[in-house]
Amino acid sequence: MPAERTSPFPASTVLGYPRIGPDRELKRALERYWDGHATAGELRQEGARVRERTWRHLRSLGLDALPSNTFSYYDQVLDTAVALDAVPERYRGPSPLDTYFAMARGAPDVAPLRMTKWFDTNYHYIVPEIGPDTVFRPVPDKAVAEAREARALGLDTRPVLIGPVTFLLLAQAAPGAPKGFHPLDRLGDVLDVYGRLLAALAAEGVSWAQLDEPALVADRTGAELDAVRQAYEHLGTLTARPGLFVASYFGDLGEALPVIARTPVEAVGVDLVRGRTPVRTLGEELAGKTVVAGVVSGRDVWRTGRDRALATLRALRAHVDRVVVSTSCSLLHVPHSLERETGLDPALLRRLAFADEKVAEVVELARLLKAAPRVEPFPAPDVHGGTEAGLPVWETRSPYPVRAAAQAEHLGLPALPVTTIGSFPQTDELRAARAALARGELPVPDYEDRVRAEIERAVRVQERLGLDVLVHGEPERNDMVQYFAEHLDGFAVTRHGWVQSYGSRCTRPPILHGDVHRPAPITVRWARYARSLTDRPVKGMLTGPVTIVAWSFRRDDLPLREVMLQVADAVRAEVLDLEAAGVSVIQVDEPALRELMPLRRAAQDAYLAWAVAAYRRATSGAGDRTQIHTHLCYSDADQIIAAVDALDADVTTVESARSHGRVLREPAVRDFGRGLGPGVYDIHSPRVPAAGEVEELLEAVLRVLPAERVWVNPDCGLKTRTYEQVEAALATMVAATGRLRARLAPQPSSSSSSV
Ligand code: MET
Ligand SMILES: [Zn+2]
Repeated sequence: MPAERTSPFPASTVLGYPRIGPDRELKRALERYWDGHATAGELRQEGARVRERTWRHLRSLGLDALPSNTFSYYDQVLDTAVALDAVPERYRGPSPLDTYFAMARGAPDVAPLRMTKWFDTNYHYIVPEIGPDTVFRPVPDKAVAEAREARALGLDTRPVLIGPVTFLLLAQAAPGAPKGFHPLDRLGDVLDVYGRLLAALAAEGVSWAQLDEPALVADRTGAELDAVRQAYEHLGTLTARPGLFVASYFGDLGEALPVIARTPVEAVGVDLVRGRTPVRTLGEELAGKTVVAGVVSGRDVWRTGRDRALATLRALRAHVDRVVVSTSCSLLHVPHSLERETGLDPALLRRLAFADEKVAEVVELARLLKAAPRVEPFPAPDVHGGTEAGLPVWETRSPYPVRAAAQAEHLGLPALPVTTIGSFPQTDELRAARAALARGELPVPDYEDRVRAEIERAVRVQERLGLDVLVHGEPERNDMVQYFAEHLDGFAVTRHGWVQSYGSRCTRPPILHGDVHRPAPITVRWARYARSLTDRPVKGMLTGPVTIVAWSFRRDDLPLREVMLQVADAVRAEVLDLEAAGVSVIQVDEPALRELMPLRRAAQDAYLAWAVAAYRRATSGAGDRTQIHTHLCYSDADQIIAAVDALDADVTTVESARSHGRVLREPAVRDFGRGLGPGVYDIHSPRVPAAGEVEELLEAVLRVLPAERVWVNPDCGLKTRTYEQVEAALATMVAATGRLRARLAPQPSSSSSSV
């Protein structure tokens, strides 16, 4: 039996740890390497330093079992693809490191692999490409090297890989794969390679390996559950392998629980923070196994309720072989440490725990569990009570046709109005001024002069190029959520609370810790200033309640919906003040609408209903002639188009150019009854679109949407671009619109349907 030759799983562990470095050392090393200012050797040295520090640090905090192979130069899913040699031919080159970065970031002649959100987190992974002809081969180099590196420091580690089922479910079919092919069809071949990877790890003397299977917490088909069974039956019966620890996280195993329980794997990880499965059920199903109990949340920044966690652990221990105290998921999703957060209110500080503090909690809980008598466990209290109250309704605006008429009269816009999504380039001068302000070297009035100068520049450019609805350019914001968090009560912002978003990119999410109030207007003076510069309409620009909540660490002592409604009230007050200041177009962005969507379908409708309610609460105070816009970044709106429709915004702008107009193929989008602006150029690339391209996209839009509802705009905000790129691209957009308008104008022999 494998269980016999496997040493017992140590008493405490974490599923993963931040890898960007406490001072974002890895971020800087990566960017130096990409910019050609550092060698591959220097980058590798920094990587080794980050890993060594992590292992030594975790051990010094008292953690028993250390993970390895959780370090990454870009992304752990990409690392697993490399471990299987699932590298599309077009990326292969002489240097493995550059092949790796070409997949992640593209190379001069090849676009990168797609990137998308990691379940319902703000982390993004690289989507592997698997075809019927992909040749898999074990490449255990990285996992083995890390284990060996730790061993040289005197530390045993547990290598972590993405498990085979999750890996294949997250992969996409390679271009040219026959219709109906899914990467999961390759399970058999992939399992063979996983087996050989595990053998290589066993040969290295590794006693446990962790296979992450977060895909098991979403709804799975019977065939997918069969794949789980097949995978772990196969891997479990291999003889040359370490102990197998299958880690689930971000929710419940649900129907996958009995499936995984019946395979020969020795340890199963369960998320006891987000999971809803009663402890007794878990205990009964997993009797005879080691249960790695995720009682310390890896997704939020709050301290763990010690008594409740301990009660859960004890109840579980009454049923199963062995209980290991752990985090609910990798700590990748929280900042490193509170140690340097000297600016936070002490009362708030006492409620917080970042990665290091969470590791200390795991260690402490393991100690308490060991000391606690093995008596009849008291049942873990049910913490998931709460009733679904009815949805509040805010129907203060007239039906869309009435509003549309009022707005047409009030705004007097031409056909195919041209606008942008809000932000204009964040120039070097502006960034320098903001940094000087933060260091206390630039007085506030001087900084504000800088902001006004940027607003003026953006407005002048838009006037000169002939846009119809102008924006002020958002120069006062470093970030569309943080800016509002800084101006609302109930939020705190950290100094060093960086969390990896993708690659070297990190964000510093605000902490929503208390009741949210807006003490004073936030954006009104900037909107007013912009208006004073031009006769054209200037669009007020706000971030919506769902997005503010989604991109913050939020309190967990109130239901999410109530937190959202509080934020909605603050946004609503800002909408009303903008309107009173004469702003007649107001955009309330919700790029994160889809993000908090529960992983299980059964919970999705209720979530969307509340998200929609929050948005309407924020926007429905506006009068009929005030035009409400919203912006969502993605185009695969299919799953949420009903919700987008229910937002009841007068105009919705979405990304479209980047995905080659895919949004236009959605029937629900064609039937969308209000203003719609599918982006006509991709802002993610520095490339200035050719006139023909923009015109073609616009023609495609006009083939499926009636011209009177079409808006012309880029895919998203322009803040990451330069003025040079933006001016050229906007000029192209305006010119293309002009040509289309001329063709739309009533002519004796033609109609709009001939476009
Ligand atoms: C991620 S969506 C961004 C919307 C915001 N108004 C901007 O233009 O930057
Ligand atoms: Zn966007």
